[in-house]
Amino acid sequence: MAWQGTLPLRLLAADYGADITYGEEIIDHKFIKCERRVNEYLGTTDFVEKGSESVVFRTCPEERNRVVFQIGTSDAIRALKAAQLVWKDIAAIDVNMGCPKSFSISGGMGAALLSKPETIHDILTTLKRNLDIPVTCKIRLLKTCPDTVELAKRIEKTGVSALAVHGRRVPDRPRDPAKWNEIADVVAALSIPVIANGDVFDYEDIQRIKEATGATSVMVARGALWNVSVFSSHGKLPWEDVKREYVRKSILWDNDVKSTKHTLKEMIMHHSCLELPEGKAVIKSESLADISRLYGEEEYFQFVHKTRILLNGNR
Ligand SMILES: Cc1cc2nc3c(=O)[nH]c(=O)nc-3n(C[C@H](O)[C@H](O)[C@H](O)COP(=O)(O)O)c2cc1C
Repeated sequence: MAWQGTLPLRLLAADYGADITYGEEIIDHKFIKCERRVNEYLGTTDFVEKGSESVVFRTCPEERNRVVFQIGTSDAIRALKAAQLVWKDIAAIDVNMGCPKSFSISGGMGAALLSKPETIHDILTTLKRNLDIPVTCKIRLLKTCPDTVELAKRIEKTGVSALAVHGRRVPDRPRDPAKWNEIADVVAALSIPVIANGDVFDYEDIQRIKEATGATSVMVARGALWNVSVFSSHGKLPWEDVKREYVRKSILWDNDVKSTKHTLKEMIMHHSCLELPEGKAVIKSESLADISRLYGEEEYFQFVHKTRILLNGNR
């Protein structure tokens, strides 16, 4: 998820039981301007925008076998160029064909691809031919169910390893119920694994959507953002506890403070209110040091920094 699907939330999701985690969608134009750097200080592999020092994608060996790098693209060659930078550090690459946002559509990316089967074919076969890792893609429902099934079959023929289906159409709002029955039609028509997505908010919903659709795998988005312990078979933990764990992981992996703030804001908006003092303080925070003070984690913040200096020398 954009802004939120960075390393701390992915690792936390895995701690709670997620088998596979997706990075936020990264646009190929941006990614091809990055260089790969091994960050020995943190124990991560960073993809850093040349000239700006901004970390566009951070991963670590711990998630190497389960992280899916999601790309936004409208062009096979550019997508391949971007994928070639990162494929050795990830488990799979996914092409986002479901994003309805105007920046995606106007760039011919995301849901704009749904009406361009030739471009889809070009992108997926190019990635598939040239990479030694699984290639997948994520779509939304088309106007009619037969249209969705036809497109899904064309996608299957490109040789992708799995297809994620978000059970909403492009104009649908997040509050509109996801159409699990239309995902079921795609599952019935394909032989490759279909990943069902939409309206999974509790651990029990995972089984419900599997039974309703016949899908082998399930993708959770907002449910994970609001309480990432949704993946735990023991039931959800209190969100305040999960939030604290998330803050600690953000500190540990030196997450971009903007990403940490976005994620905390989403949690607070869902469980509480941004207008209350906590929400206002998160909005005002400018650094992870501010966030650690806000959540009473200064000692942990200091400990992490001192330990890094001890292990790596004072850089
Ligand atoms: C804040 C936010 C960011 C998202 N970013 C992405 C993204 O980067 N890539 C993507 O494929 N979908 C993205 N989505 C869509 C979700 O992956 C998912 O398809 C949608 O929210 C439906 O699933 P849900 O009902 O479990 O939330 C995002 C959704 C939200 C709420």
